Formats: sequence, structure tokens, C-alpha cells
Amino acid sequence: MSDFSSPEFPHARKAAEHPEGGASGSAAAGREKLIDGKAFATALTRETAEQVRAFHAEHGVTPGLAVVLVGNDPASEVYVRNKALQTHRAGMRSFMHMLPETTSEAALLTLVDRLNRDPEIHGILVQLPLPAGVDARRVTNAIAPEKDVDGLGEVNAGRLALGLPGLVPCTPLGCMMLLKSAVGKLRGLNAVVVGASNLVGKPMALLLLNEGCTVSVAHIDTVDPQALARTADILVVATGHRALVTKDWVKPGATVIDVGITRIPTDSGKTKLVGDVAFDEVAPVAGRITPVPGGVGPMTIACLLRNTLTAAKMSVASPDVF
Ligand SMILES: Nc1nc2c(c(=O)[nH]1)N[C@@H](CN(C=O)c1ccc(C(=O)N[C@@H](CCC(=O)O)C(=O)O)cc1)CN2
Repeated sequence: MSDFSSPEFPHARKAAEHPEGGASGSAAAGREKLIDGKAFATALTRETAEQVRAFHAEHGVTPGLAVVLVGNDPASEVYVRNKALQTHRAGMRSFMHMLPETTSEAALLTLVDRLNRDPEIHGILVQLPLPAGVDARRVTNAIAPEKDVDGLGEVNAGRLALGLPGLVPCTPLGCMMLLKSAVGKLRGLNAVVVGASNLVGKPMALLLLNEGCTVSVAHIDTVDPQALARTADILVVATGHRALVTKDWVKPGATVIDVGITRIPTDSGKTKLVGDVAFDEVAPVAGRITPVPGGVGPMTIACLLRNTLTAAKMSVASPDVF
């Protein structure tokens, strides 16, 4: 059984080291500073698609991913449509469940139970956020651990905390792949994670710890997050507060991973995406940096496809992981 929390993907690494366009961001940053998540995700998905073909040829099984969306949040609708599209493109089967905002927690739990029992489905994901009144923890935890491709249930979260193999949350897994490609060995480096969510901050801190980093987590009650951030060789920011991290937060030469995505209006009446890092002023100080868009975001879906293939492989190998 391989250790899923220590992914090595040589083809994808090559793509990130030699980006050929795709990443946006300031030209002033110097292209060599940019960590091109879009190119990395494209290469990783191509690699996953090749492995899906080989897996089908060997076992006659096509990996299947069920995605559940409750309500009409426009951003979630886009993410879920992209997940279905990319699942198809990678040669896997996609099962979409678009439910009304009024769906009860009990109805959602009944659906999850049905998907848990369906042998054609190897991965289940419930899109977040869920409407008020539905307990997200209870719902994500109802997903069978071996189908929990978001890695958010108690079994997979616990396995990550113990440094054991399991299914790892997609965004932090993508951040780790980008970090390993940009930095190489992480052991002994000081890492600071800004934000302590269950979706990104906490699993990110555990992944960095499992790689031998000295990890600190800044959160809402941290007295001086800026001073803490300045100690970081690796700075991961996942707060949802746009442009929170300015150049004064960043040690010169640090690798900066921006997980934030906020859509803001522009003067021309359109919208644009910005991150939690003030890119234009931080990029000249940082050693390497992810842009928004085109950095961490695309890795989330690429890693979801990867996790679905991993879950399908586990289903035929029947390992005693869970
Ligand atoms: N159950 C889950 N819910 C949510 C997750 C998750 O991992 N599991 N993550 C986010 C949203 N998300 C996937 O669900 C996601 C976010 C961003 C991107 C992405 O590709 N971003 C692009 C820009 C896309 C755009 O133009 O809007 C980028 O940053 O370049 C993909 C998936 C919350 N919910």
C-alpha cells in the first residue's frame, strides 16, 4: 500500500518546472517565480487519464465519481459542472445529484447511504458549503471512508493526523504537490499555515508536519500572525480574506502558496478573481509564488480525479486500510 500523503508525480513535476503559459499574474513577478498550477493540473489529469485506461484494461472497472450539490450557489454550480466535465474527460463515470435548497439533512443522508452501497461508485463528494440547517460534519462523515474522496470524514482525517495512508483532502494535496515540485525537499523547513479550516488549513498543517516541516498555524485568535508569517520558509494562506497578506508578512525568498479565491467587480463592469495574498507586492519578495487564478484552484479538481482513481484501485485490491 502506497502512502497517499506523499505523492510523487514525475510528469506533472516537469510541467510545473517548465510552464508554457496558462498562469496569469504580474509580469513583474518574473515567470520563473510563478508556480504554474494550471500546467501542473493539466499534466496530472493527463497522467490520471492514462492510468484510468490501464486500470480498466487490467480490471474491467471504470472508476465512478458521484457529486452532490444542494442549492443554487453560482460558484458551487460552476465547480460541480467542471468536476463532471473533467471526470468524463479522464475516462471516468460521473454521477451528478443536483438537489433543491430545501433538501433536508435526512434526505441527504439517505442519498449518501444509497451511494455508499452502489458498486459502480468509487468516490462520493458533497459540495461545500451546504445550506444553513444541514450539518455538514454529519453529512461528510456519513460517506464511507473508502469512498471519501474529499478526505473530510473522521476516518481519513484521523489517518492523516496519525501519518497513515488514506484519502487526503484535494486542495491541500494539490498544494503539497506544487510545493514539492517548487521546493524539492521540505524536511526541516519552517512552514506557517494562515487559516485553520477543516477543508484546507488543518489538513495542510498535518501534511507539512508529515513531511518533516516545523509547522505553525495562524488563526483568528493568533496575536501577531504577521510576525509569525515572517518566520516561514513556506507560507500557505487560506483565509478567504482577499489581499490579507502583504509584503510585510513575507520573509524574502519564501515560497508562498495562495489558496484564497474571491471574485471582485472591476471598473469595466466585469469581475476578476483575487487571492488572499497581495500578489503584485508580494511576488518581488517571494522566492516562488502561486498566482490566482491558475495556481492552487485547478489542482483541486485534478486531485479529486486522482483520489477517485485511488479509491477505485483500493476497491479491487481490497486492502485492509479501512
Ligand atoms: N466538497 C468540497 N467543497 C469545496 C471544495 C472541496 O475541495 N470539496 N473546494 C472549494 C471549491 N472548489 C472545489 O470544489 C474549487 C475551487 C476552485 C477551483 C478552480 O479551478 N479555480 C480556478 C478559477 C476558476 C474560476 O474561474 O472560477 C483558479 O483558481 O484558477 C476548482 C474547484 C469549495 N468547496
